[in-house]
Parts: sequence; C-alpha cells; structure tokens
Amino acid sequence: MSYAVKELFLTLQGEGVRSGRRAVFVRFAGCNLWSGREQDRASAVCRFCDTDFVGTDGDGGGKFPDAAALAAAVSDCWGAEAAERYVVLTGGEPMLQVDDALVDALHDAGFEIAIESNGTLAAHPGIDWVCISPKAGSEVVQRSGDELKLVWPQAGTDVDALEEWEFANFLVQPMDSEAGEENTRTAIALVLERPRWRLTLQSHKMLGLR
Ligand SMILES: C[S@@+](CC[C@H](N)C(=O)[O-])C[C@H]1O[C@@H](n2cnc3c(N)ncnc32)[C@H](O)[C@@H]1O
Ligand SMILES: Nc1nc2[nH]cc(C(=O)O)c2c(=O)[nH]1
Ligand code: SF4
Ligand SMILES: [Mg+2]
Repeated sequence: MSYAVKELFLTLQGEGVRSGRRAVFVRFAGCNLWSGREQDRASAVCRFCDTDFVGTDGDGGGKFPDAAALAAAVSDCWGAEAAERYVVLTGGEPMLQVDDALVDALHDAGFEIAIESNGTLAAHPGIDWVCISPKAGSEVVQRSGDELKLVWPQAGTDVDALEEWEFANFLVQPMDSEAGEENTRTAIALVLERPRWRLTLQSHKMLGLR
C-alpha cells in the first residue's frame, strides 16, 4: 500500500505522559471526522482541530509508495542514534492508513511506535503506545490504551463514562481556541474535582516547536 503523508519532522513530543521525548512525527493526510476544509468545519463531527492535514505538500511529506520507503524516511529523519528510536504516527487520522506492513517496517528499523488517534477505528495491535483523544459526537471503538487525552471543554462529553474505559493514564488538555485561557481554567477545575485526571499542556506551542 502507498501512504499519503502531509509532513514528517523531528521534534519533541509536546503532549501527554511522554511529553519532552525526542520523536519523529509522521502526520498522515486525511481524517474521517473533518475534511480539513475551513468551509466544512462548522458541519464537521470534530470542529476544533488545530492542524492542517490536507495534501502531501508539507515539510518531509509526500506519497510514499510502500512501507519500506516510509520507514526509510523516518529513519533518515531520526539520524544515526540507535537508542530510544521513537516515532509518533498522527494526522489527520493515522488509523485510516497504518497497516501491518508499516508497523513491521518501523519495528524492523528499530522504532518504538506511538499513535495519536481519535479512536473511531481500532488501533493496530502492534503499536507500542496508544493515545486516544475522543471527540464528542463520534463513536469511539478503541476504549483501551496507554493514555486517554480529553480535549476540554467538549459539550456532550460524559466524563463518568470515559472513566470506565481501560487506560493507564487519564489526561485533560485545554482546547486551543479564542477561549484558550478560560479552557485552561476549566481543565484545571476538572482535575481538582477528579483526582484521576491530570492536566497536559501543548508544550510545543509554548516552546515554538512544531
Ligand atoms: C490533530 S490530532 C491528530 C490525531 C487524531 N486525529 C486525534 O484527533 O487524536 C492530534 C491531537 O491534537 C489534539 N487537538 C486537536 N485540536 C486541538 C485543539 N484545538 N486544542 C487542543 N488539542 C487539540 C487532538 O485531540 C489530538 O489529541
Ligand atoms: N511537538 C508536537 N507534539 C505533538 N503531540 C501530538 C501532536 C499531534 O499533532 O498529534 C503534536 C504536534 O503536532 N507537535
Ligand atoms: S479527529 Fe483529529 S485530525 Fe481529525 S479533525 Fe479532529 S483533531 Fe483534527
Ligand atoms: Mg499537533
């Protein structure tokens, strides 16, 4: 299978439990909860997306003809260091494209594989670190993993129901929007009410990283 990748870059994981870790990010093109076009945002299932995932024209992006080609690009981007090789598959929605061949090729290249997914498609069982970020109004089928990252606030979210899901970590991330500061305050209030949850901030945005 070929893969449509918007951009591919080296940075630090900015979000979640593994925030601060050196990682290659592969941002797959396309999402099943929004077309990515501004004129469709108001009618999309997911309306707060902070990301351009349309097309393959970003830095390091392109159409990769097969898993070996994409794994080679990830490896080149990481560099020679053999230890702690770490790749984050994101998007758009990565589970629209991630398959056995890609998971095997990345593992063969020595990478630990993380995913950032909206959870509407089952995560590939070979992925080593599963982060699911549920979207109100969508049907989440992937209800287990390493971290559940709830962007807050989202009207229509049943937080009690989310707490029944099988995640090792429950994180709340303020929604980046015009109401950003208020969103941070309400996220803090959620954590103060519910000790099981922890606050995570999008540190890459504060640090000027991608
Ligand atoms: C762009 S999404 C791509 C992966 C996948 N489609 C998903 O939604 O999880 C990457 C992460 O950014 C989060 N995110 C998107 N827009 C955001 C915003 N405006 N504020 C805070 N987090 C946001 C998502 O919830 C997700 O955890
Ligand atoms: N530095 C950095 N960390 C991230 N963690 C999750 C991201 C994403 O867009 O999936 C992201 C991102 O876009 N940049
Ligand atoms: S599901 Fe993820 S990529 Fe898709 S629109 Fe929402 S935040 Fe953006
Ligand atoms: Mg991002």
